[in-house]
Amino acid sequence: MAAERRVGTLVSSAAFAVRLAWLADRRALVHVVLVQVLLAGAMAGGLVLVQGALGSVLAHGPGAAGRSPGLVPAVVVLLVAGGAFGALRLSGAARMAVLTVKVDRLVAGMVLEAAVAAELPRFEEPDFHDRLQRAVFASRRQPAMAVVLLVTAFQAVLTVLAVGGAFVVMAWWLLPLVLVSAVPTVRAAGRERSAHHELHHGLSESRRLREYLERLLTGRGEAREIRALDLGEVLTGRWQAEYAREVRDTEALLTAHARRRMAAQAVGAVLTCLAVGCLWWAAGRRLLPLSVAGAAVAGVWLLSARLNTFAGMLSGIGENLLRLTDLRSFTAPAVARVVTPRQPQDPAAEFGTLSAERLCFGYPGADGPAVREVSLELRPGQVVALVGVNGSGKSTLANLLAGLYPPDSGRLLLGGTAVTDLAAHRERTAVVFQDFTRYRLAALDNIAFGRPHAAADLDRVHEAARQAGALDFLRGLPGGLLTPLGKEFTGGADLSGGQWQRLALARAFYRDAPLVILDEPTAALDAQAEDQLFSQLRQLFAGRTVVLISHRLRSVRQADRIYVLAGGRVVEEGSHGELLRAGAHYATLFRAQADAYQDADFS
Ligand SMILES: Nc1ncnc2c1ncn2[C@@H]1O[C@H](COP(=O)(O)OP(=O)(O)OP(=O)(O)O)[C@@H](O)[C@H]1O
Repeated sequence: MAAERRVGTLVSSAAFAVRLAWLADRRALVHVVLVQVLLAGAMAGGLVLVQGALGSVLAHGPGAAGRSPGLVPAVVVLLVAGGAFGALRLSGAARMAVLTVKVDRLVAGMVLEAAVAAELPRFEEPDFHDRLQRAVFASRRQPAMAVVLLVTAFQAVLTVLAVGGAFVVMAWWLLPLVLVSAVPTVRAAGRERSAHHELHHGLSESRRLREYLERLLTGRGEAREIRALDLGEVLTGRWQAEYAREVRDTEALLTAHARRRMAAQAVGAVLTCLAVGCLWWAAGRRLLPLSVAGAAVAGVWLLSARLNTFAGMLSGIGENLLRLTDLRSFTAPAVARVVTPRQPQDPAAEFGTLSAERLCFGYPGADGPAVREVSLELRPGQVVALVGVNGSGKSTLANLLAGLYPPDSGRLLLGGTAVTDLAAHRERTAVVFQDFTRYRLAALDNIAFGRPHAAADLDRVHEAARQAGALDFLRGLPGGLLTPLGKEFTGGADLSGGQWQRLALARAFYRDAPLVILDEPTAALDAQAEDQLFSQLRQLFAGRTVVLISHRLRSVRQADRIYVLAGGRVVEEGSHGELLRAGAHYATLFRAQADAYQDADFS
C-alpha cells in the first residue's frame, strides 16, 4: 500500500513537472519530445539496417563486400542519417536548455507568490518555515532537472521500445533477459531515493539555521555589531557545526548507497554476459543466423547500457520528483490561501467607529494569550493611546486592530458591522511598525509603497515627505528621491535611524488611510522632533482615527483616550487627567517617568 502510494506520488509529481514545462514553453517541450521520438525511431531503423548489411556481407563473403547490392546504400543511409540526427540532437539540446531556464523562472515566481499570499500567522510556525525552505530548495533547478530527467527517461523508454521492437524481429527472448539485468539497479535506486528524501526532510531545520547564520555573517546591517562584539568566530563555529552534521549524515548515506549500487551493477553485468553467451550459443548451433546474432549483440549492448544508465538515474529522478511534492504542496492554493484580487478601497470612504469586543489572541506555539478579553472603542477622528510596560500586549493589540492577525475569539466591528474581510480592513489602515522595514530601494519607492497598487504620484510623495519632515534631507541626496537607499548599490546612500523613521512616517502619510496605527513612531527621533511630531499629530492626521503606542507618557497626554495594558488586559482607561486622578497604574507609570525630569508636568 505504501509502495503504491509512493508510485502514485511519483506519477503525479512527474505530471506536475510536465505541466510546468508546458506552461513555461509548450513549443520547446513539443520540440524536445519530437526529437527524442525521431532519435529512437532512427535507432531501431539503424539496427535493422545493420542486420541487413551484416546479412549481405555474410551472404557474399567478406571479400565480395564491395559487390554486395544492399551494402553500399545501407552504409550511405546510415552515414547520412547519423549526420542528420546529430544535428537534430543538438537542436533538441539547445531547446532543452532554454526550456529549463524558463521553467526555473516560472517556479521561482510561483514560490514567491505563494509566500506572499500566506497569512501572517503562518510565519509564526516552524513547520511553515520548513515547508517554505524546502519549497525554495525544490524551486532551484529541481523542476528544470525533473524535466531533463523525464526527457532522458522518456528517451530510455523509447530506446527499449525501439530496440525491443527490433528484437521481436530478430530474437524476442533477448528482451526479458536484458530487462531483468536492470532489475537489481532499479531496486537499489528505489531504496536510495527514499533514504535521500528522509534525510532531506530531517535536515530542513538545520539548513534554515545554517542559512540564517550565513545571513548574519554576510549582511551589511549585521556587520557592525558582529565586529563590535567579535562574534564572527563564534557564529562561524556554529555554522561549521551545523554543516558538519549535514556532511556526516550525507556521507554515511552515500557510502551505503555506493556499496549497494556496485553489487547491483555486478549482478546486472553477469546477466548481460549471460544474454551475450546465449546469442553465442544460439549462433554456434545455427539456431540463429550470424547476421541476426551480430545485430542482436549490438542491440544488447545498446539496450543494457541505456537501461543501466537509466536505472542509475532512477534514484535521482525519484528524489527529484519527491522534492517536487514539497513544491507542489507549498504552492497549492489550500496551503498558501491565494488571495483573490480585490477592488482598491476608496481612502476617502466613510470610516465609522472601530470597536474591539473581547478580543483574545495567542501566538502559535506560545504558552498563553498575548491579548486577553480586550474591548475598546475608536471613534472617527480620535487619537487613542495604548500604554503599558514591555510585553503588556500593546503591539499585539495594534496588530489585531490592523487586521494583521485574526483574533482567536472576540471580534472587530466597524460602524457596528463585524469586520470579516481582514484584507479589506488592512487596505483602510496605515501602520508604522516599531521595527519598520528599511527598503534598500529608491527613496521614492520607500514612500510610494504606501499605496503600492497605484502609480506613484510625485506631488503627493513630496507632500508626504514634507509632512514627515523628510523632504529636506531627501532633496539633499545625490540622486534626490531616486537615490537607492543602500550603499551596496551604485550611487546609493544611507540614512540615519531618525531619517529612516521619518521615511516610514512619510509612507503612512502617503497611504492616506482612515485608520493610522503608530507603534513607537518616534523612538529614533530626537526630543525636539518628537515633541514637534506629537504636537502636530492631530493636524497632520486630521480627520483620521489614530492609535498611538508610546512609552513616553509625556507624548500621549493629548490623546482623547488612553488604554493601559498589563498582561494582555486593559487594566485602566480614560483621559490623561482622569487616569492621573485615579492614582493607579497610569499615574504610577507617569510619575516614575516625570520624576526623571526636573520640569515634570502633573497638570
Ligand atoms: N511573534 C510572537 N510569538 C510569540 N510570542 C510573542 C510574539 N510577539 C510577542 N509575543 C509575546 O506576546 C506578549 C506581548 O508582546 P507585545 O509585543 O504585544 O508587547 P508590547 O506591549 O508591545 O511590548 P513592547 O513595549 O516591548 O513593545 C509578550 O509576552 C511577547 O513575548
